[in-house]
Amino acid sequence: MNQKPRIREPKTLSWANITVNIELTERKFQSLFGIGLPEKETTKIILNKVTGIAKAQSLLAIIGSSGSGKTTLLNCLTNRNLGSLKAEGCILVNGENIGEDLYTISGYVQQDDIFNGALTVREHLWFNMSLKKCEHTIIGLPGIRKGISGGEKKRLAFAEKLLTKPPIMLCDEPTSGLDSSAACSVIEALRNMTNNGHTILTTIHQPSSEVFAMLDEILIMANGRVAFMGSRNDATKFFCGLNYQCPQNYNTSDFLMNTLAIIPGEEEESKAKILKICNSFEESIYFETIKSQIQKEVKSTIVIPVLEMQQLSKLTVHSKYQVSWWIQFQMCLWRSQIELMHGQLFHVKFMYLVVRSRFEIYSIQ
Ligand SMILES: Nc1ncnc2c1ncn2[C@@H]1O[C@H](COP(=O)(O)OP(=O)(O)OP(=O)(O)O)[C@@H](O)[C@H]1O
Repeated sequence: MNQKPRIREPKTLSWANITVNIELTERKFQSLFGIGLPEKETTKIILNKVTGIAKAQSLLAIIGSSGSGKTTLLNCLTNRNLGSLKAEGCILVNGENIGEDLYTISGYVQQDDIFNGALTVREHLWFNMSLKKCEHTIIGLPGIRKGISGGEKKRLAFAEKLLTKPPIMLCDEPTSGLDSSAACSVIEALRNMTNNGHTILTTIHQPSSEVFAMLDEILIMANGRVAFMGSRNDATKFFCGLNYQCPQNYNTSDFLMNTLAIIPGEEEESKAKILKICNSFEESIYFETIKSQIQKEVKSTIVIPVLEMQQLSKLTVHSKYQVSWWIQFQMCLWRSQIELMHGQLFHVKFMYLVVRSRFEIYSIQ
């Protein structure tokens, strides 16, 4: 971890008109058994023409209330976990549509990045490569075996992804479940990564005032649309211009989240308010700036809105591992052995194997 390899070619990630839908089937009528009744197909729009840019060697924080579409946006940008969602839009790296090659240049730390709780940190990382930090501590299993802390787990997830030195890193909710100081140290770590050439996109559900003060560029999502994108100071100016002035001594991010929240019982009014704010943003100078930044990146003379729509969900998913199946098999075998050795019931399992083997030998004789 002391070594800080620089990324040789920093990358700017930009996206335009990302739209995601899902077809839902609803029964028209309710019945006791629900059989043979006509069904109604409805389309739910999850992301609606989302456009933005994460500049090379910078940290972009995507904030928004629960269900606003943050994770879906990251999934689209990495073409992962889309399942039955229909996604379209345009994704560019340094102004070029690189399609499936995005896998090779990006790392995605997901919200529930899964660790094998029975391994030590060293073994876990050696599974990918090797690393030194807290190397002999067991990672742990929540409620079963105490291991490294939540903050350390999050940093380990980054460290694992960083081993392959991806120029673009996407992190989903890296600060969730952490106290304010641990959350700040995670954001500080992400900012440091930008100094080494990484371009970082991270979602943050509801940043504390300390975390919010550390963010330079923010993208605020609301009900599947972009409510604002730009600097923190410009966000305050934009919302003030719409008569949403944050009271003094109030956390700005809380104020913005409350302004854009869908309040239970007032769904229609809340959605109408969000619609107005998002439309105002699309007509603002801030959105013009974003569009011209993307346009500057584009290598051709084609203007963004007429760039060919890329059917994201049709891309084939490549194996994320860059080694042959034989190496993968050996590594999995090694991991299973270690798991067995570290497992709490190792002695029981071992005795069972010995007894069973002896029993089988006797029965053959
Ligand atoms: N596969 C799916 N099928 C149906 N609805 C979906 C699907 N994926 C996402 N959604 C809906 O899309 C909306 C956005 O979800 P998403 O997970 O992107 O929100 P989020 O902003 O990341 O929320 P959180 O902060 O709670 O993680 C939610 O209303 C969610 O229920």
